[in-house]
Amino acid sequence: MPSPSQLEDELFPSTPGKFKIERAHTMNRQFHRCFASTSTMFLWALFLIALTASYLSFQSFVDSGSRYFSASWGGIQWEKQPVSSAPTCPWPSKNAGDGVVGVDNFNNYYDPSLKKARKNLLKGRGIFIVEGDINDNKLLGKLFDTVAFTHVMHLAAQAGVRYAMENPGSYVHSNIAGLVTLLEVSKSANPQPSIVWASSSSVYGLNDKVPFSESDPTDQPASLYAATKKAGEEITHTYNHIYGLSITGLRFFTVYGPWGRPDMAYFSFTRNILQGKPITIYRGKNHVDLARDFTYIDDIVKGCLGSLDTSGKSTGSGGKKRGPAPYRIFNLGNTSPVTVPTLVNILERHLKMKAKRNVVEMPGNGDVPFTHANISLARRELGYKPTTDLQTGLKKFVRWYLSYYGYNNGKPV
Ligand SMILES: O=C(O)[C@H]1O[C@H](OP(=O)(O)OP(=O)(O)OC[C@H]2O[C@@H](n3ccc(=O)[nH]c3=O)[C@H](O)[C@@H]2O)[C@H](O)[C@@H](O)[C@@H]1O
Repeated sequence: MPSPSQLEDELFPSTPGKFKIERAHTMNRQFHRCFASTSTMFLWALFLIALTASYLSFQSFVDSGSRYFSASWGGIQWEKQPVSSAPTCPWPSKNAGDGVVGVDNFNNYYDPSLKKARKNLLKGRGIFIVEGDINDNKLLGKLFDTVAFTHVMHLAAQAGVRYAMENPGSYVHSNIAGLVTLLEVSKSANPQPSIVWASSSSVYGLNDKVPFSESDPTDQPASLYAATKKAGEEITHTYNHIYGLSITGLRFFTVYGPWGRPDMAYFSFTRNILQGKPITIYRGKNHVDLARDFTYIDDIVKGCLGSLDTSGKSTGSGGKKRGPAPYRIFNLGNTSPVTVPTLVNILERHLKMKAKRNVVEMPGNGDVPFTHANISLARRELGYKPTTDLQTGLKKFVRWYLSYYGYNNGKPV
């Protein structure tokens, strides 16, 4: 007989396996709006994105996983938690704040202890995070039965551009199957929530017209990750068209900051520099540096709040469309691309340490040479106005990193 863990490995081969610290639970969050002001979210980094929204989900990949993973939810006592996390409150009212419930699968794509630390921060603010999966339609249905969510902020995804070559199935599972499960539950809910969700700047792929505008073609994705995000834009369109779901897709541009993702370059470079390990810097053809429109988390959070506040209502009920509903797509970038070597220079300055640079030609791994957002549409419709440059944002990130991982004067304490 296989052990439960062997069984799980056979059943769920798409499980990301970078960290073996904990079992590979799927990761979602859903939030009913519960926010007093943007400033209260400041130091919460990527996790903040979740807080800004009514209902949010992160990555997932275990289909019908409820048999194995859902034992931790259900029952009268359990139901009190989402209800008290998302109490009925006036909306839209930024002063009153809104209730939030999160869903997170705490999978091991990157260190789950960082995810647990974020969860604990939220718990301290009275926010309940369910350990569960967006592919688990029973769990999602139960949450909607328990709380009448008005908004869903869907950030659940298998993220990362290059990891798609290692584990393609996890992208299909989270970014396509998980998205469809969430939309199915949302379209059947009464009232239907408005959906705001995370697309990606990577949908612009090999587009070389700069800056990237929402009306530019997005039919040349360079990675499977980008292709699944592009598919998400099409899939959400059909749910808008058929069922009257209000949809807002946000194309995030390389989001960074405190509490961010350790798989991203700014984070892993910081770790390696502090540990005296080399970093690999990719360079484009003809020795051209790669560049990204790095966008600070607090600016993104404001864009998410603006999206929720202007999302407009879904029109359907009982799974039937009653009229046209909004379908919107926005770039959320910083509008000032910075090269990767410049990013490293800034980190060196803040860390007061030199990086051991290993510069190699960009492998054919799904990367694109540069990104650059045109944000006119978001500025006009959402009041979106990024205010943090990379120098300032990385300073805040480094301060957080040193404190979170326990460094003093560049040395572990
Ligand atoms: O905004 C986006 O659309 C995407 O931004 C990031 O993707 P990426 O821009 O590739 O961010 P990083 O993985 O942090 O890479 C940033 C830059 O550093 C470079 N890099 C990365 C890793 C490395 O070891 N060396 C290196 O030079 C990459 O080529 C890229 O130019 C996120 O990882 C995606 O989830 C997100 O969808």
